[in-house]
Amino acid sequence: MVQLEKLLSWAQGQGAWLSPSLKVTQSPLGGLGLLATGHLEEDSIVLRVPQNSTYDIKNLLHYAEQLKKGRPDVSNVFSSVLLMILGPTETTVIRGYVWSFAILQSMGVDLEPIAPYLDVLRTTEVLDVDENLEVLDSLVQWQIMQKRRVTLELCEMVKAHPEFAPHLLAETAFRLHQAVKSRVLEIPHPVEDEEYEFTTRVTLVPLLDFANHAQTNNAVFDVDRTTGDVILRVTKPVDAETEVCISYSPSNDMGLFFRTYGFIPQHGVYEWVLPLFNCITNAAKGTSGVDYVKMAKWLRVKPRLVFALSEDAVTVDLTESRLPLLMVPGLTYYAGWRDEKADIEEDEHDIEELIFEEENNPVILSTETAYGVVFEDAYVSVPDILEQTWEDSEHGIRELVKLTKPLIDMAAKTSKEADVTTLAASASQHASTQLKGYFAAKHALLDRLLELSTQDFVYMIGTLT
Ligand SMILES: C[S@@+](CC[C@H](N)C(=O)[O-])C[C@H]1O[C@@H](n2cnc3c(N)ncnc32)[C@H](O)[C@@H]1O
Repeated sequence: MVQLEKLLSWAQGQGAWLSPSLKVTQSPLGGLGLLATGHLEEDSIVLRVPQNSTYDIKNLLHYAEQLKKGRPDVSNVFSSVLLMILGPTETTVIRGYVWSFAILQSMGVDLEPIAPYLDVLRTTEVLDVDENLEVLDSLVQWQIMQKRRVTLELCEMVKAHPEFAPHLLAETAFRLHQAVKSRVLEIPHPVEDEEYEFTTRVTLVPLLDFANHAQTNNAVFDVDRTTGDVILRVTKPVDAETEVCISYSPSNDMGLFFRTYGFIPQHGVYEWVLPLFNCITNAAKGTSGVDYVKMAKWLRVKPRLVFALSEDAVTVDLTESRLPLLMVPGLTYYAGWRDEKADIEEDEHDIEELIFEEENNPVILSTETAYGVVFEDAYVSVPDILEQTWEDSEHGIRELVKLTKPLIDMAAKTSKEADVTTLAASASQHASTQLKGYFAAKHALLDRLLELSTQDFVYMIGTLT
């Protein structure tokens, strides 16, 4: 746990200003957050951090140059660590500086001006994983790959510089990597002499980085053009006892969010990729061995769901996923389309391309006719499919949605069962606390989803257009 008082007085010493109507405190969203203690007017500025107290690459380079003066040992740490970064990006270079600071601090170098902030990074909660875990959850799988990559980077560094080994353990290295990733912001910088143009720099902004994410945010960060300070500005009136949140990203792709920031937001509208799509769809439709992944491509159905998570409900929006189309009775995948070139309207070259895309395209094929899908022995036209199957289309849609419910239930149950296996496998690992937290959040979501009755479910979904 970070020593908050110490951190706040350090930040003030660095010239930062926090409105007296705002405090850093425990947040129901996770860890610490910024809470309004009094009413905040729309457009008011509630936090300021001078630009030279933020950590972008330029400022870090400057700080490192000062530390290096007359100290070849310090210089050696920075150059060795920064040189070893695989595929450097602004974020990983910042992380390289942070690793260097951690090594230097452990070697006994005085890092007074940055030490309290290093403590924040060191104590940031991150989702750690056992690299050897066999796991179905695609986000945790991704996290394992990520950890392997970071560990490899550290190993290469330690191989070249064994003297660093005792000063940066693998666990700390990964924690710092994740902490930087989850806390950096893209801060805009005006382009000189251009009134409306700006560039962005990936930056760690102490204090401002206590702002949690909300899709319906009530504040934004910006740069004050007159002073250059990074500021937090409230965008609507905020009542006392309300958390002040920014939006880290407008995307509703849960995977993208997780990969970029390392967590799943508690509320908002997010997409969930259905696990074991083929196997679950076959089970839900009482078929066996039908290639629903390929059918989904032809029918332009994404094998994922859009959830709206609020404090007391989970709703599913099927209008975007078009998943119910797959539930039309009598549709099946038809592998023979490739041999019927004479019956197909596309030219030879386009057919070759379609065959390639059917195998390799992650989601969608683009012809009007779904050649890989047949209904009563005839090829299916995507725009006509509902009319061909259901006379009264609104009724038809509702029926399809009802048929989709078991598929969603099975996907939720399968996903949970697979996670239980993962948790059992990782039970003895010290790293399982955050993993448990991740699965607990995911299961709360899946449980709430499973509780919905078909009636409510159909009502909530509305119509498919
Ligand atoms: C920039 S930090 C925000 C401050 C952080 N809560 C702390 O304790 O220092 C980002 C981290 O806060 C948490 N977080 C932020 N917004 C969240 C949200 N909407 N839902 C869940 N966790 C959130 C996540 O753990 C994320 O990695």
